[in-house]
Amino acid sequence: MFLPEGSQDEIGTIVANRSKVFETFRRTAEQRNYTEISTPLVEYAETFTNEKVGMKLQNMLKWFDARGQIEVLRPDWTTSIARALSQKPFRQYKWAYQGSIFRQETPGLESRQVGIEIVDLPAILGESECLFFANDFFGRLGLEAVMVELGHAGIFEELVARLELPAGQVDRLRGAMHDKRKDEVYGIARTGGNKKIAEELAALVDAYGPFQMIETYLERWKGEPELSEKLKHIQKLGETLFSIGMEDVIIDLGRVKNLPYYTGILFRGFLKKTGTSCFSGGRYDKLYEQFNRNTTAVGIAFDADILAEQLDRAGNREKICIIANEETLADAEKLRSTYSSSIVDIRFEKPQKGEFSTVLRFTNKHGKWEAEEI
Ligand SMILES: N[C@@H](Cc1c[nH]c[nH+]1)C(=O)O
Repeated sequence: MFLPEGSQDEIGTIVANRSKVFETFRRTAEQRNYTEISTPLVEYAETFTNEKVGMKLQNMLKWFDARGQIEVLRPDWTTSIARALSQKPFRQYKWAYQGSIFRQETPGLESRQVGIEIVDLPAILGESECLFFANDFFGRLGLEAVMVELGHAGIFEELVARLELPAGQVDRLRGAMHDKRKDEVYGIARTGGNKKIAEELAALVDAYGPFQMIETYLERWKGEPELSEKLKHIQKLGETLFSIGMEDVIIDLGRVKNLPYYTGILFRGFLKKTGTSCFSGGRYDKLYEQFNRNTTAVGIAFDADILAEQLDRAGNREKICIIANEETLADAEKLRSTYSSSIVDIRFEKPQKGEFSTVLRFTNKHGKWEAEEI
């Protein structure tokens, strides 16, 4: 009644766990030499809808400002950071951010991300860093069961460019590929005038799974330097991950870009238990061209809401209640400081059963107040 559909208040554990995700993220970023960046929540729609970015206005939360310009609630961090970094010359390469994004298709409209963007570093260094960061961050959060999926936006785009398809059909084909609807992929691709490429695209629908599958495709695309080069790139990155003990790596060679700006490697993370996606990112070297900057750029955004849901209840620590009165309030506060790693609450009344693991009460013994467990 008082909130728009989808918006919600939250209390307790979920809020605490999200703060833990934010804090852990900041610590990870700081120790890996990132600089924090924040951009405004309200931006011009044009920043996201222009030709180089290509995001769809219909998916944004928007309104007109007094001069008739369309403003939006930030739908994407990567693009607004590119805008911000292009306005001044910076010497830093590694940027970290945390906060909300708003997309019409997101349930509740708002979702919270923590993420990194790496600008101007050699490709394999930036890409490995994104995934090393993920590994480090998950380790600190105590989340180990995460599967990394590698793909490459250029594989699908390279094959599609060899067909003669109008832009609208390419979008439809990308959608069918994304949903792994093989017959539809073949059907649309077949109208592009090249049966072999249509078959190749249809086969890509099934080209996901164990990392070793890359060998099969290297063999299959032996005479295709553009495609082989992309496979070798995925292979190199995967092997770097294996070398630091990240073993849960799979590939999806039929993966298509989920945001229009991706140009190269794509990564996603899935929780092994539920299959839920918990991070997404990739290379987007062309995004900075709109600001006349020729650079390399890669990044990754973690879904802070999903990660927060995975953490243990914040109340796993010992909970102590000290029952005091007006006279013993100061003593109770001093006593609290001796339990620095527990959750300690002071009450005047006895708490409900089960609320605390330990309850202490001050009693007056021969004129002296002493705390005793009850
Ligand atoms: N901005 C992307 C993630 C990303 C960060 N850097 C590159 N990609 C997203 O919201 O999915």
